[in-house]
Amino acid sequence: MWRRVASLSSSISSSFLAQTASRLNSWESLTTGIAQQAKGVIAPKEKTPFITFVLGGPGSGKGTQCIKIVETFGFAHLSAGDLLRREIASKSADGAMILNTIKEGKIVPSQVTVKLIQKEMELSDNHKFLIDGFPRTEENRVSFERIIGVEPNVVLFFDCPEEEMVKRVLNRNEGRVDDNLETIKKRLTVFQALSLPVINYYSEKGKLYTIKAIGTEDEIFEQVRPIFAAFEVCSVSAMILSIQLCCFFLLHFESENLTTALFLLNLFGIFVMFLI
Ligand SMILES: Nc1ncnc2c1ncn2[C@@H]1O[C@H](COP(=O)(O)OP(=O)(O)O)[C@@H](O)[C@H]1O
Ligand SMILES: O=c1ccn([C@@H]2O[C@H](COP(=O)(O)OP(=O)(O)O)[C@@H](O)[C@H]2O)c(=O)[nH]1
Ligand SMILES: [Mg+2]
Repeated sequence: MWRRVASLSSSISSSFLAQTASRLNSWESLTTGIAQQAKGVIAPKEKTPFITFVLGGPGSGKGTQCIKIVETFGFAHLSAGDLLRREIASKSADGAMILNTIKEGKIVPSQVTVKLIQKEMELSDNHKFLIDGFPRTEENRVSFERIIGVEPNVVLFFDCPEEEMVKRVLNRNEGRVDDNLETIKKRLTVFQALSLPVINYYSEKGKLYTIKAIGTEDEIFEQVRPIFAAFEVCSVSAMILSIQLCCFFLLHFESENLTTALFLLNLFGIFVMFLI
Protein backbone atom coordinates (compact mmCIF):
# COMPACT_ATOMS: atom_id res chain seq x y z
CA MET A 1 0.00 0.00 0.00
CA TRP A 2 2.73 2.47 0.92
CA ARG A 3 4.28 1.79 -2.45
CA ARG A 4 1.09 2.85 -4.21
CA VAL A 5 0.78 6.02 -2.14
CA ALA A 6 4.41 6.89 -2.79
CA SER A 7 4.40 6.28 -6.53
CA LEU A 8 1.28 8.39 -6.83
CA SER A 9 2.98 11.30 -5.10
CA SER A 10 6.21 10.98 -7.12
CA SER A 11 4.33 10.93 -10.44
CA ILE A 12 3.03 14.46 -9.83
CA SER A 13 6.21 15.72 -8.26
CA SER A 14 6.69 18.68 -10.60
CA SER A 15 3.58 20.53 -9.51
CA PHE A 16 2.82 22.78 -6.59
CA LEU A 17 0.33 20.24 -5.33
CA ALA A 18 2.97 17.53 -5.37
CA GLN A 19 5.36 19.60 -3.28
CA THR A 20 2.60 20.24 -0.78
CA ALA A 21 1.57 16.59 -0.77
CA SER A 22 5.16 15.50 -0.27
CA ARG A 23 5.53 17.75 2.76
CA LEU A 24 2.22 16.51 4.11
CA ASN A 25 3.37 12.92 3.62
CA SER A 26 6.68 13.60 5.38
CA TRP A 27 5.03 15.21 8.33
CA GLU A 28 2.25 12.67 8.51
CA SER A 29 4.86 9.89 8.45
CA LEU A 30 6.81 11.40 11.30
CA THR A 31 3.75 12.32 13.36
CA THR A 32 2.36 8.81 13.27
CA GLY A 33 5.85 7.54 14.05
CA ILE A 34 6.10 9.62 17.22
CA ALA A 35 2.63 8.65 18.40
CA GLN A 36 3.21 4.97 17.70
CA GLN A 37 6.60 4.96 19.38
CA ALA A 38 5.06 6.48 22.49
CA LYS A 39 2.33 3.85 22.58
CA GLY A 40 4.58 1.01 21.49
CA VAL A 41 2.21 0.21 18.62
CA ILE A 42 3.51 -1.45 15.47
CA ALA A 43 3.11 0.77 12.40
CA PRO A 44 0.87 -0.76 9.74
CA LYS A 45 2.27 -1.07 6.19
CA GLU A 46 -0.30 1.45 4.89
CA LYS A 47 1.82 4.31 6.31
CA THR A 48 3.75 6.37 3.80
CA PRO A 49 7.45 5.54 4.25
CA PHE A 50 9.81 8.26 5.44
CA ILE A 51 13.14 7.52 3.77
CA THR A 52 16.55 8.93 4.61
CA PHE A 53 19.59 8.06 2.52
CA VAL A 54 22.86 8.25 4.48
CA LEU A 55 25.80 8.98 2.19
CA GLY A 56 29.52 9.71 2.60
CA GLY A 57 32.90 8.22 1.83
CA PRO A 58 34.31 5.07 3.47
CA GLY A 59 34.95 5.76 7.15
CA SER A 60 33.08 9.07 7.17
CA GLY A 61 31.02 7.81 10.14
CA LYS A 62 27.72 6.85 8.47
CA GLY A 63 27.16 3.68 10.49
CA THR A 64 28.19 5.33 13.77
CA GLN A 65 25.75 8.22 13.32
CA CYS A 66 22.96 5.90 12.15
CA ILE A 67 23.07 4.14 15.52
CA LYS A 68 22.54 7.51 17.25
CA ILE A 69 19.71 8.49 14.89
CA VAL A 70 17.97 5.17 15.55
CA GLU A 71 18.28 5.66 19.33
CA THR A 72 16.93 9.22 19.22
CA PHE A 73 14.38 9.19 16.41
CA GLY A 74 13.27 5.55 16.13
CA PHE A 75 14.22 4.76 12.54
CA ALA A 76 14.86 1.28 11.13
CA HIS A 77 18.54 1.10 10.10
CA LEU A 78 19.21 -0.68 6.80
CA SER A 79 22.94 -0.76 6.03
CA ALA A 80 23.44 -1.80 2.39
CA GLY A 81 26.98 -2.98 3.21
CA ASP A 82 25.72 -5.12 6.12
CA LEU A 83 23.01 -6.67 3.92
CA LEU A 84 25.63 -7.55 1.30
CA ARG A 85 27.99 -9.01 3.94
CA ARG A 86 25.06 -11.09 5.25
CA GLU A 87 24.62 -12.52 1.74
CA ILE A 88 28.30 -13.50 1.69
CA ALA A 89 28.02 -15.13 5.13
CA SER A 90 24.90 -17.07 4.13
CA LYS A 91 26.74 -18.45 1.09
CA SER A 92 23.88 -17.42 -1.20
CA ALA A 93 24.14 -17.71 -5.00
CA ASP A 94 25.45 -14.13 -5.25
CA GLY A 95 27.79 -14.49 -2.25
CA ALA A 96 31.06 -15.10 -4.14
CA MET A 97 30.38 -12.30 -6.63
CA ILE A 98 29.58 -9.87 -3.80
CA LEU A 99 32.75 -10.81 -1.89
CA ASN A 100 34.96 -10.18 -4.94
CA THR A 101 33.23 -6.88 -5.65
CA ILE A 102 33.71 -5.67 -2.07
CA LYS A 103 37.38 -6.76 -2.01
CA GLU A 104 37.92 -4.75 -5.19
CA GLY A 105 36.13 -1.72 -3.74
CA LYS A 106 33.68 -1.79 -6.65
CA ILE A 107 29.88 -1.54 -6.59
CA VAL A 108 27.60 -4.58 -6.54
CA PRO A 109 24.97 -4.62 -9.35
CA SER A 110 22.03 -2.41 -8.40
CA GLN A 111 19.40 -5.10 -8.82
CA VAL A 112 21.06 -7.27 -6.14
CA THR A 113 21.34 -4.47 -3.55
CA VAL A 114 17.89 -2.99 -4.21
CA LYS A 115 16.23 -6.41 -3.83
CA LEU A 116 17.93 -6.89 -0.45
CA ILE A 117 16.81 -3.43 0.71
CA GLN A 118 13.29 -4.05 -0.58
CA LYS A 119 13.03 -7.32 1.35
CA GLU A 120 14.14 -5.63 4.59
CA MET A 121 11.69 -2.77 4.10
CA GLU A 122 8.84 -5.18 3.58
CA LEU A 123 9.77 -7.22 6.64
CA SER A 124 10.05 -4.14 8.85
CA ASP A 125 7.27 -2.98 11.17
CA ASN A 126 8.71 0.51 10.99
CA HIS A 127 7.92 3.01 8.25
CA LYS A 128 10.88 5.34 8.89
CA PHE A 129 14.00 4.00 7.18
CA LEU A 130 17.65 5.02 7.33
CA ILE A 131 19.27 3.55 4.25
CA ASP A 132 22.98 3.61 5.04
CA GLY A 133 25.63 3.56 2.28
CA PHE A 134 23.15 3.54 -0.60
CA PRO A 135 22.72 4.74 -3.38
CA ARG A 136 26.42 4.76 -4.31
CA THR A 137 25.91 5.39 -8.03
CA GLU A 138 23.41 7.12 -10.28
CA GLU A 139 22.43 3.66 -11.51
CA ASN A 140 21.75 2.60 -7.88
CA ARG A 141 19.57 5.66 -7.42
CA VAL A 142 17.51 5.13 -10.57
CA SER A 143 17.14 1.43 -9.82
CA PHE A 144 15.83 2.15 -6.30
CA GLU A 145 13.29 4.64 -7.63
CA ARG A 146 12.14 2.19 -10.30
CA ILE A 147 11.88 -0.91 -8.12
CA ILE A 148 10.76 0.61 -4.80
CA GLY A 149 8.80 3.46 -6.38
CA VAL A 150 9.73 6.16 -3.87
CA GLU A 151 12.21 8.99 -3.49
CA PRO A 152 14.00 9.85 -0.24
CA ASN A 153 12.57 12.56 2.01
CA VAL A 154 16.02 13.45 3.38
CA VAL A 155 19.58 12.79 2.19
CA LEU A 156 22.44 13.15 4.68
CA PHE A 157 25.99 13.58 3.42
CA PHE A 158 28.83 13.06 5.89
CA ASP A 159 31.58 15.21 4.46
CA CYS A 160 34.96 14.09 5.78
CA PRO A 161 38.55 14.74 4.63
CA GLU A 162 40.14 11.72 2.89
CA GLU A 163 43.04 11.59 5.34
CA GLU A 164 40.65 11.22 8.27
CA MET A 165 38.56 8.59 6.47
CA VAL A 166 41.64 6.47 5.72
CA LYS A 167 42.78 6.73 9.35
CA ARG A 168 39.37 5.65 10.67
CA VAL A 169 38.98 2.73 8.25
CA LEU A 170 42.45 1.40 9.07
CA ASN A 171 41.54 1.52 12.77
CA ARG A 172 38.06 0.06 12.33
CA ASN A 173 39.09 -3.38 13.51
CA GLU A 174 35.96 -5.27 12.42
CA GLY A 175 37.85 -7.84 10.35
CA ARG A 176 36.42 -6.51 7.07
CA VAL A 177 38.05 -7.69 3.82
CA ASP A 178 37.99 -4.12 2.47
CA ASP A 179 39.60 -2.38 5.45
CA ASN A 180 43.11 -2.25 3.99
CA LEU A 181 45.04 0.54 2.31
CA GLU A 182 44.87 -0.93 -1.19
CA THR A 183 41.07 -1.31 -1.18
CA ILE A 184 40.49 2.03 0.54
CA LYS A 185 42.37 3.83 -2.24
CA LYS A 186 40.14 2.15 -4.82
CA ARG A 187 37.03 2.95 -2.78
CA LEU A 188 37.96 6.62 -2.57
CA THR A 189 38.35 6.77 -6.36
CA VAL A 190 34.97 5.08 -6.83
CA PHE A 191 33.42 7.50 -4.32
CA GLN A 192 34.72 10.54 -6.21
CA ALA A 193 33.73 9.24 -9.63
CA LEU A 194 30.40 7.50 -8.96
CA SER A 195 28.98 8.58 -5.60
CA LEU A 196 29.58 12.35 -5.72
CA PRO A 197 27.22 12.73 -8.72
CA VAL A 198 24.42 11.20 -6.61
CA ILE A 199 25.17 13.68 -3.82
CA ASN A 200 25.12 16.56 -6.33
CA TYR A 201 21.82 15.30 -7.72
CA TYR A 202 20.15 15.50 -4.31
CA SER A 203 21.77 18.85 -3.63
CA GLU A 204 20.11 20.23 -6.75
CA LYS A 205 16.79 18.73 -5.64
CA GLY A 206 17.07 20.58 -2.30
CA LYS A 207 17.07 17.34 -0.29
CA LEU A 208 20.71 17.29 0.77
CA TYR A 209 21.91 18.03 4.32
CA THR A 210 25.69 18.22 4.50
CA ILE A 211 27.29 17.36 7.84
CA LYS A 212 30.89 18.31 8.61
CA ALA A 213 32.04 14.87 9.74
CA ILE A 214 35.02 15.87 11.84
CA GLY A 215 35.08 16.12 15.61
CA THR A 216 33.80 13.69 18.20
CA GLU A 217 30.84 11.41 17.46
CA ASP A 218 28.67 13.51 19.79
CA GLU A 219 29.72 16.79 18.19
CA ILE A 220 28.79 15.42 14.78
CA PHE A 221 25.45 14.17 16.05
CA GLU A 222 24.65 17.69 17.25
CA GLN A 223 24.62 18.69 13.57
CA VAL A 224 22.37 15.76 12.69
CA ARG A 225 19.83 16.09 15.52
CA PRO A 226 18.22 19.41 14.41
CA ILE A 227 17.49 18.04 10.95
CA PHE A 228 15.13 15.34 12.22
CA ALA A 229 13.96 17.46 15.17
CA ALA A 230 12.73 20.11 12.70
CA PHE A 231 10.64 17.54 10.83
CA GLU A 232 9.14 16.39 14.12
CA VAL A 233 8.35 19.93 15.27
CA CYS A 234 6.62 20.64 11.96
CA SER A 235 4.54 17.50 12.17
CA VAL A 236 3.49 18.06 15.78
CA SER A 237 2.66 21.75 15.10
CA ALA A 238 0.59 20.79 12.10
CA MET A 239 -1.29 18.19 14.14
CA ILE A 240 -2.06 20.65 16.96
CA LEU A 241 -3.14 23.31 14.48
CA SER A 242 -5.47 20.89 12.74
CA ILE A 243 -7.12 19.90 16.03
CA GLN A 244 -7.57 23.56 17.01
CA LEU A 245 -9.07 24.44 13.65
CA CYS A 246 -11.33 21.41 13.76
CA CYS A 247 -12.76 22.55 17.12
CA PHE A 248 -13.20 26.07 15.81
CA PHE A 249 -15.05 25.01 12.68
CA LEU A 250 -17.26 22.53 14.49
CA LEU A 251 -18.33 25.21 16.96
CA HIS A 252 -18.76 27.82 14.26
CA PHE A 253 -20.93 25.71 12.03
CA GLU A 254 -22.65 23.99 14.98
CA SER A 255 -22.11 20.69 13.22
CA GLU A 256 -24.84 21.50 10.68
CA ASN A 257 -22.48 22.02 7.83
CA LEU A 258 -19.82 19.55 8.80
CA THR A 259 -18.77 18.69 5.25
CA THR A 260 -18.09 22.30 4.33
CA ALA A 261 -16.27 22.83 7.60
CA LEU A 262 -13.98 19.86 7.04
CA PHE A 263 -13.33 20.91 3.45
CA LEU A 264 -12.30 24.40 4.55
CA LEU A 265 -10.21 22.92 7.33
CA ASN A 266 -8.33 20.73 4.89
CA LEU A 267 -7.69 23.61 2.52
CA PHE A 268 -6.39 25.76 5.34
CA GLY A 269 -4.26 22.94 6.73
CA ILE A 270 -2.59 22.37 3.37
CA PHE A 271 -1.97 26.10 3.01
CA VAL A 272 -0.41 26.43 6.47
CA MET A 273 1.76 23.34 6.06
CA PHE A 274 3.03 24.62 2.73
CA LEU A 275 3.99 27.90 4.39
CA ILE A 276 5.86 26.09 7.19
N1 LIG B 1 33.72 11.18 14.85
C1 LIG B 1 34.55 10.14 14.87
N2 LIG B 1 35.82 10.30 15.29
C2 LIG B 1 36.67 9.27 15.29
N3 LIG B 1 36.37 8.02 14.90
C3 LIG B 1 35.11 7.80 14.47
C4 LIG B 1 34.14 8.84 14.42
N4 LIG B 1 32.99 8.35 13.95
C5 LIG B 1 33.22 7.05 13.69
N5 LIG B 1 34.46 6.72 14.01
C6 LIG B 1 35.12 5.41 13.86
O1 LIG B 1 35.57 5.33 12.51
C7 LIG B 1 35.34 4.04 11.98
C8 LIG B 1 34.44 4.15 10.75
O2 LIG B 1 33.16 4.58 11.17
P1 LIG B 1 31.83 4.00 10.47
O3 LIG B 1 30.68 4.53 11.23
O4 LIG B 1 31.97 2.52 10.31
O5 LIG B 1 31.95 4.74 9.05
P2 LIG B 1 31.27 4.40 7.67
O6 LIG B 1 30.04 3.60 7.96
O7 LIG B 1 30.97 5.71 7.04
O8 LIG B 1 32.29 3.64 6.90
C9 LIG B 1 34.75 3.20 13.10
O9 LIG B 1 35.78 2.46 13.72
C10 LIG B 1 34.17 4.23 14.06
O10 LIG B 1 34.18 3.80 15.40
O1 LIG C 1 24.96 -0.01 -2.00
C1 LIG C 1 26.05 -0.58 -1.82
C2 LIG C 1 26.67 -0.61 -0.56
C3 LIG C 1 27.89 -1.24 -0.43
N1 LIG C 1 28.45 -1.86 -1.49
C4 LIG C 1 29.74 -2.57 -1.36
O2 LIG C 1 30.01 -2.81 0.00
C5 LIG C 1 31.23 -2.16 0.37
C6 LIG C 1 31.16 -1.73 1.81
O3 LIG C 1 30.06 -0.86 2.00
P1 LIG C 1 29.74 -0.23 3.41
O4 LIG C 1 28.62 0.73 3.25
O5 LIG C 1 29.58 -1.29 4.42
O6 LIG C 1 31.10 0.55 3.67
P2 LIG C 1 31.40 1.84 4.56
O7 LIG C 1 31.23 3.04 3.67
O8 LIG C 1 30.45 1.82 5.67
O9 LIG C 1 32.83 1.66 4.96
C7 LIG C 1 31.39 -1.04 -0.66
O10 LIG C 1 32.72 -0.61 -0.84
C8 LIG C 1 30.88 -1.73 -1.92
O11 LIG C 1 31.84 -2.63 -2.44
C9 LIG C 1 27.84 -1.84 -2.73
O12 LIG C 1 28.36 -2.38 -3.70
N2 LIG C 1 26.64 -1.21 -2.85
MG1 LIG D 1 29.32 1.78 7.23
